[in-house]
Amino acid sequence: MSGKLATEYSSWKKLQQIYDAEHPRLILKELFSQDPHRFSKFSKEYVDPTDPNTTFLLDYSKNLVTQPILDTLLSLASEAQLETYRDKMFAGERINTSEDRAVLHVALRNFDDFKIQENGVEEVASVLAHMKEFSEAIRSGSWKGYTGKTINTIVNIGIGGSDLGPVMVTEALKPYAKRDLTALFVSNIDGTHLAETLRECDPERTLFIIASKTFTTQETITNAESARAWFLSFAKDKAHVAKHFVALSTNTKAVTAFGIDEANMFQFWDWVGGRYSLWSAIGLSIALYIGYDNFESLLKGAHGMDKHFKETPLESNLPVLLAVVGVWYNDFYGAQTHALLPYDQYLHKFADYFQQGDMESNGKFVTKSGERVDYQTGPIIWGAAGTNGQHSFYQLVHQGTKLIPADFLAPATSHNPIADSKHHRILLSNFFAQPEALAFGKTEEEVRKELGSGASEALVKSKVFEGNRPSNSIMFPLLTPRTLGALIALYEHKIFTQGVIWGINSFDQMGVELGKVLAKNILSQLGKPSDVTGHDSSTTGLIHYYQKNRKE
Ligand SMILES: O=P(O)(O)OC[C@H]1O[C@@H](O)[C@@H](O)[C@@H](O)[C@@H]1O
Repeated sequence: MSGKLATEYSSWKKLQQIYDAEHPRLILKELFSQDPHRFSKFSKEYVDPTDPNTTFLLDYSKNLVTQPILDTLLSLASEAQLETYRDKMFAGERINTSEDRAVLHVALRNFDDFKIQENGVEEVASVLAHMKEFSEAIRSGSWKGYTGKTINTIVNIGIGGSDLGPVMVTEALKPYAKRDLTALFVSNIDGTHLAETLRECDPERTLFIIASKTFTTQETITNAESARAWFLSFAKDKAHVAKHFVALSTNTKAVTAFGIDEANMFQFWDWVGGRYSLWSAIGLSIALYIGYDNFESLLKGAHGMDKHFKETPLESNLPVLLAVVGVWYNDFYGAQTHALLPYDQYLHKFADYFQQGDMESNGKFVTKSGERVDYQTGPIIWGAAGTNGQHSFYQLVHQGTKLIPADFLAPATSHNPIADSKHHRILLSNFFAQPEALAFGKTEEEVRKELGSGASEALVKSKVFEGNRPSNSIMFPLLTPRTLGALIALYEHKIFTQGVIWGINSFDQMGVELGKVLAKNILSQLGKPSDVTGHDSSTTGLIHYYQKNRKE
């Protein structure tokens, strides 16, 4: 890192001046009427550099930007040395400085294209081969459980990055799934999550996948131990564990200590961050559910985006464009959040996934060199699948007092064209209408005309849409494994770019530690009221209430 605060860059200062002088005049309605070519200037079709059939359209014309603003935002990225840091990442340099680690999820989907040097990179292909062999054995039925039956249910036990990616992708790529194999996920330490999941499992036909990079995460290890106890209450003999438990981890010692055979362990490496790990062995549940070839297509789609990010000039680089426009709202307009709104039921976990991807990466108040930032960093990420959100929170997005930049995503073709694609046409009409309504609104004059002369002033005012609310739209032909890979990598590199601009380390997660330590201490004090020491009166009072009211 240059060690600079983002506010010290000359382009940041220039952006502040532009914002102060121009933002009242940045009106989407006017920008569009002044320039009939605005859409063609501010939209780009992505064509995967490794596969011309993988494409999508990014329309960023409904943003509160002009070409000079965009140019200045791109200068900001250059001034922050984005290209240098991008190249450092691909070269395997230890850009995760606080943990002294390389950041190489790109190496997991590289297929020998970029030359990347780091311990473990040479093992990627053999782990993929192991995943292929194992997933084929399960899917074909040649792998048998302890009573000789085939596996019909897989249960991934993991949390955070060892859960969210597999959950999101298995949901997104359901049309490619082997429907006689059920994929279930247990993440929460709440015993309800495991208990309710086990109710759906037949111990003779269930495979447990214990997914944990560190293999020390309290939730995952506790859930795994209870799942093993449940399994052994039927199977009786510990020797049967080998047929029903596999592990995905970097920690061989802890995996074998748990009782899982090293042969049933799928390795990855410390240069794979948890929230960037679905491309690694952590994706085993994906490979099992949709088949290895589809999993490989997912990786290849991400690789295409890696190549685009690495080789495309900043002004045409899609993750960079998304990133800098996001910085414009986050740091100059004061937007607090960013909504991800996929108009595709299969993507209903997309926002959940990027809540971790973005917020754990960029939710930081110190720079890499340890200075407190004097500007906003990562936005709050949220969202839901359309059209459900429209009947819930869109009221505030349209007429609330907050600016909520949003990304709308949709496929041109549905995997489920029921009723002659009537559903899909209705869905898409909403996908087109919402960004239009947000951008252009409805004037008081239009409302008056519509309501006629007898309407009260209050009613008129309540029906006005001020508009000028920005969004990006992303449209792709069909949600395929390859397209999904490209879209996930698009957002990963957006997050990377923003992190570089803000000067933070997007690849550690110190903020999750304090709560873990306090919980461990409290766990040891839950026995009796006199054990509860060292807390404020609120925390003590809460624990005492629990101790008085529990029935165990
Ligand atoms: O994969 P393991 O090691 O169990 O970690 C699971 C999750 O733990 C959390 O505390 C975070 O640090 C996440 O980044 C991580 O994905």
